[in-house]
Amino acid sequence: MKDIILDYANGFVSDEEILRLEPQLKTVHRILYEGKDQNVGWLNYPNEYDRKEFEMIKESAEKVRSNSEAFIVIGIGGSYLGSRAVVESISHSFYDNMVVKKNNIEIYFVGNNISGTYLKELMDVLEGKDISINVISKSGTTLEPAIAFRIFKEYMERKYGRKNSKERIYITTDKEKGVLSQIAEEEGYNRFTIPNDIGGRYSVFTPVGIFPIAVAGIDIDKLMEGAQSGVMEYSSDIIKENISYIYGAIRNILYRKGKEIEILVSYEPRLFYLQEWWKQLFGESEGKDGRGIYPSSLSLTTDLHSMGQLVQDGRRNMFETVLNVISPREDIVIRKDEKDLDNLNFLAGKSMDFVNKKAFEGTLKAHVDGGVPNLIINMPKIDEYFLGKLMYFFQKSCAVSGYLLGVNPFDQPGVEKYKKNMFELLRK
Ligand SMILES: O=P(O)(O)OC[C@H]1O[C@H](O)[C@H](O)[C@@H](O)[C@@H]1O
Repeated sequence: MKDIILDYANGFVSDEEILRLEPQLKTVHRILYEGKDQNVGWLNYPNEYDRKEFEMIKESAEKVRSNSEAFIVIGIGGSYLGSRAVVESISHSFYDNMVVKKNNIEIYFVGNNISGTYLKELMDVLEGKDISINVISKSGTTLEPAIAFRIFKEYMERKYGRKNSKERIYITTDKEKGVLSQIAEEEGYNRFTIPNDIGGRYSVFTPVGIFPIAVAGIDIDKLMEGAQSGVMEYSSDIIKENISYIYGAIRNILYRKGKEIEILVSYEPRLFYLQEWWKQLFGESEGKDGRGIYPSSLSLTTDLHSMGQLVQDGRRNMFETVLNVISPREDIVIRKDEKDLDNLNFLAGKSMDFVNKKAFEGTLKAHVDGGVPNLIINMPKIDEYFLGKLMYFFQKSCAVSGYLLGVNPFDQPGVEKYKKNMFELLRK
């Protein structure tokens, strides 16, 4: 298999139902491409991005890798989930954040909670190490990263002195809006820009995602190549030719049939943060005006032993979307054991991936028999190219799905409610 393929044979939705949505999809397509909405800069960004800034990002990433043992990414929501998704999907599972051993840099994500314990314990780990930091905030005013940055700014100044710390602090924010932009200006920090017309959850291909990903030693050219291929392939308004529109349409049809929960399922633990990124993308884009599918995720087969019962037998208000990776990065063959005390010789000669795939096929059949529609997104392998393409695929489907639902997929007015209460309690 050479490409990302959507298989909806078990989706409980017919081709006729999908095609019936074609007129609405064509309207949505027009709205997107006519750029009536101010927030569609991400649509063509993988083709139009600023090449000069991209090269600067690569140079800065090289510099960080040469002068730092650890890199601290400060951001929350769309300002960290995309880079974390890519970094964790590509990197080694056990070199504890040490992405690809040869690059030997530890990447830590902070400013995504308000736990003092978390930050204090990170500082324990950083003891004696050279570090650089990247603060990412589009608004420049989000409390979690702002607190973490205040603490790390002081930490850096104590460690390196005010002047030398400037060399190690990178700011990614709006061109001029927000206090972070003012701080960057005032202090003369290195800075990258988040385009005005791209919202946080659609920003993984901008410097928001690209800089930390590059520091992790991951090939950002390939990531962009994958995204470019997505731009081209998912741009047709003929629904049969465009799997991102088909996925958006199926979600809408299933939602109208009472399937209010979507579970993004993976059999590769390294995709955990990709699932988290996906949840923000769809949750914030669609959950408004009393509407929206609840995006959730399961890591299998792990969660079959905890949540499998609910999926198999619980309320029939959910559907699954399985991320099926065709070729794993690594595999292990199970050997024959002479004594066979564990009775596992029936697996002798089989690889773990073979068993994993059988678990997937068995689960698929069980859940489908149990009344849970299953969509499968087959991806050839997890690498930069296919991650770029997959993430673009989801962004496009999400915008389409949101418009079909009749909501604005680019705002998040509801998020302000808790902030208002919190700031009142804090007497801001
Ligand atoms: O990048 P920032 O402006 O700091 O925003 C970070 C995140 O927090 C906000 O509250 C929004 O709900 C998210 O959409 C956003 O991605």
